[in-house]
Amino acid sequence: MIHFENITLNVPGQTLLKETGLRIAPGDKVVIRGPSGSGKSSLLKAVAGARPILGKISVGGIALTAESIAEIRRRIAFIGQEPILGAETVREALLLPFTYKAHRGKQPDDQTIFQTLEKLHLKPGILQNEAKRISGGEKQRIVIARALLLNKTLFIADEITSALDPESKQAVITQLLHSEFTVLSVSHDPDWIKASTRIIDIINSKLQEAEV
Ligand SMILES: Nc1ncnc2c1ncn2[C@@H]1O[C@H](COP(=O)(O)OP(=O)(O)OP(=O)(O)O)[C@@H](O)[C@H]1O
Repeated sequence: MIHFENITLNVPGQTLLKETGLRIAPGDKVVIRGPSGSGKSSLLKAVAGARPILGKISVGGIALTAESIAEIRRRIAFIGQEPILGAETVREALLLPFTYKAHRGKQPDDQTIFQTLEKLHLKPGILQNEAKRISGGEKQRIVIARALLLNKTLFIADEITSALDPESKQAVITQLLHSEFTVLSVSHDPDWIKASTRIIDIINSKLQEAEV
C-alpha cells in the first residue's frame, strides 16, 4: 500500500533518516517511534508530498511525483498534529469535500453524520461550533470523521491520541486500528502501540522493526 525505496530525509547539515526499504501492506497498522526530532513527522508528511525527501515513495501503486501528489492526497486521510479545518463552522468543515466535483451529490445525511460523530465520541452540537475554536483533539477527530464519510481506507496519523481523554482515545483506536484500514502512524501512546500490528523504531537514522 505504501512503499519507501532508498529514501533519505535531510535537514540542513544533517541526514535524519537513510533507509533502503519499507513496505506497508494493505491492512497493516504501523506505528513509528523515535526520539524527538528524529524525523517521524517529516516521514509521514513526505508520504503526502508535504516534505521533501530523496528516493522513491509509492502509494497504492502510484509513484509520488509532482504530477501525482493531488491524486495521492485524495487517497490518503492525513491527520496531522494541528489540522486546519479550512471552513467557518465545524459542519462546513466536515462537508467541505462534498462541495468538490469529485464528491458532489454524495453528501451524507444528518443521521449518517451524527452516527459518525458518535463513533468518535463527538456530540452533534459540535457541528454548530466555530471550526477554529474547537480543541486540537476535536479537530483531529473531525478530520477522521470527514475521512470516514469519504470512505477513505488509508490513514496517516501523527500523534492523534496524545490530547484525548480515555473514552475519546478508545473510540479513535477502535475506529482506526480495530478495522480493515491501512494505518501509518507516529505515537508514543502505549494503548495505541498495543493496538497496532507493526512497530518501527527510528534508531541511528534507520528504521528498525520491533517485536510486537
Ligand atoms: N519543513 C522543514 N524544513 C526543514 N527542516 C524541517 C522541516 N520540518 C521539520 N524540520 C526539522 O526536521 C527535524 C525533524 O522534525 P520532525 O518534526 O520530523 O521530528 P519528529 O521526530 O516528528 O519530532 P517530535 O517527536 O518532536 O514531533 C527537526 O530538526 C525539524 O526542525
